[in-house]
Amino acid sequence: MTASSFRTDAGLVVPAITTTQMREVDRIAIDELGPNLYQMMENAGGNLASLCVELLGDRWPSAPIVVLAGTGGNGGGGICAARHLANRGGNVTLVISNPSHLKGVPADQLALYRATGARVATVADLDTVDADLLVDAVLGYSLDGAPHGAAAELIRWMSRHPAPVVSLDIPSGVDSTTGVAPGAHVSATHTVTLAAPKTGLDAEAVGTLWLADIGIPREVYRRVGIELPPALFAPGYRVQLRASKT
Ligand SMILES: NC(=O)C1=CN([C@@H]2O[C@H](COP(=O)(O)OP(=O)(O)OC[C@H]3O[C@@H](n4cnc5c(N)ncnc54)[C@H](OP(=O)(O)O)[C@@H]3O)[C@@H](O)[C@H]2O)[C@H](O)CC1
Ligand SMILES: [K+]
Repeated sequence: MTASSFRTDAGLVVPAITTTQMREVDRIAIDELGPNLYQMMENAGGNLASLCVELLGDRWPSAPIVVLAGTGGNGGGGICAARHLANRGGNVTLVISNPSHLKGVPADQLALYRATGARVATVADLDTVDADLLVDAVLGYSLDGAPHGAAAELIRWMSRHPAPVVSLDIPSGVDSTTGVAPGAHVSATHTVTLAAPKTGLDAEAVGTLWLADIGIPREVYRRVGIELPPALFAPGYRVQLRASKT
């Protein structure tokens, strides 16, 4: 299922964009106008962490949270969220699919996470780790075919686990343009998508959909031909979206 637009509780219509358009928004932000990737990832990670705290309610900060991260920007956003949760006294364990593949900004996010002293576990350790909440930051909009390797192992582990899952940007294994899952995929309880909703987010696997403001100025979207409602983030840095049944 794909959606051409989503709407907010205030009735604002938010256009949905394709992965190609999202990449172009990222490119213009990073190469031309800003914010840079560190700034966007910080806003993404802090926003994702705040939803986790809200979802745990009075079980925060003692309830165990497991953040499962991939090797790209999605993983980087998850590692950033893990650091924010650890900094706030949360009971966090981070598991990375292929730690040796981390480079650039995601690698810097891991170094910062390690400075909190919070736990890092391996994929092999997973069955020994308790979790009341799972954060799915394995694969984002650069999914390329059916998940394989450690990424697929993490997705399958989350699918078997009873704890609710919060997915970053898109449930891992779901194509953000088509909403189709070519192989194993996460069924999220909540999805926090970044910057603008993607056409593939009108899918059962998404659960409750939230749009996070990651600080991108409207001119960046305009250069890709996207007009977001000016009051979109007036209620806060994260707003709930529903698929428009138009
Ligand atoms: N402005 C924004 O929207 C921001 C988005 N952010 C997040 O970044 C991701 C996109 O990041 P990107 O690095 O392009 O890609 P992913 O994180 O989605 O995936 C990258 C790696 O995943 C591996 N991969 C891809 N397909 C498969 C597969 N079928 N099976 C297994 N593994 C797969 C691959 O890793 P390798 O190690 O194999 O190379 C890819 O390299 C976006 O979704 C947002 O979440 C930023 O965090 C902030 C700004
Ligand atoms: K994800």
